[in-house]
Amino acid sequence: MIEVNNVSKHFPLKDAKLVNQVAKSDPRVKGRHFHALNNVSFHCKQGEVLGLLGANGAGKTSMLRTLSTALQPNSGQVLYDGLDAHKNKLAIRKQIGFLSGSTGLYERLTGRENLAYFAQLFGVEKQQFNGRLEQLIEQLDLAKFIDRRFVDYSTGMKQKIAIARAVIHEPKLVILDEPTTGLDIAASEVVLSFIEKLKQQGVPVIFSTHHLAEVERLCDRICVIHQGQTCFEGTIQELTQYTQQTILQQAILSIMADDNQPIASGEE
Ligand SMILES: Nc1ncnc2c1ncn2[C@@H]1O[C@H](COP(=O)(O)OP(=O)(O)OP(=O)(O)O)[C@@H](O)[C@H]1O
Repeated sequence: MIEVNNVSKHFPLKDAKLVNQVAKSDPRVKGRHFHALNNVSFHCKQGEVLGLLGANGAGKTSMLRTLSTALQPNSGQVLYDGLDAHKNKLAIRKQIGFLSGSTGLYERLTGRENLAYFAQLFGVEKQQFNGRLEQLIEQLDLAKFIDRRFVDYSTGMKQKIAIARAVIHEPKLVILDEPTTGLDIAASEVVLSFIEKLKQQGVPVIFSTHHLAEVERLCDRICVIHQGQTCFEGTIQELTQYTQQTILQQAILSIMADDNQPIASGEE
């Protein structure tokens, strides 16, 4: 069970001129800080897929980076089975697979060499790595290019290897930041099917996306973030009931348009 409880994160704004400019148009500027996350809460149970939704700049990446422990929140907590993630970073990082916007992979190495390197960093035994690699080659359709150098890969190939890297150590939680952005239909399908397989295996997945078809296909729960705040958490059905909109897109647009509404939760 992953619990995000009232997480807030602010960044210093160094350029005074910029502070004045941004402050006029964005209520998240307070003093010389930009409050990217403000009391964000949601949870994700074992085997669930949770979709993090919100407009550009809403705070999704900041939230996922906080979940992965790459960012330290200013207040609030992220709990993994009751354990405070930011007080137990080393232990928690071993249990998380995180796909961020930047792949962090080595261009001069092949896909296989990259995966072997990161498996070693995670302490995966050689024999276990070989088995895991075979599994990922099949599930992510890596066979045709795994032995080519990363620098020569297409966007889709890079993303598949980046996802393989994120899960090479068989993490207990997978966090994916916009996993299908920039991918063609075939590569997107491979990635979405892979998320479905993780779900079948009972591995919780938290991912951000702008594609509502992905949300409808994969997500048990959604969390909608608007200007750094949770404006809804629950199932799609609960969202459509709450907003009285039958179409997901309209339900999300309506909830993001209403700045004054209270934080909604579909929780029983
Ligand atoms: N290190 C930082 N310093 C200052 N501001 C930051 C920093 N990181 C993020 N922000 C700001 O926080 C806000 C939220 O950014 P974030 O990347 O989390 O949004 P997002 O929802 O992932 O957007 P997108 O859908 O465009 O990827 C943005 O306005 C961004 O400029």
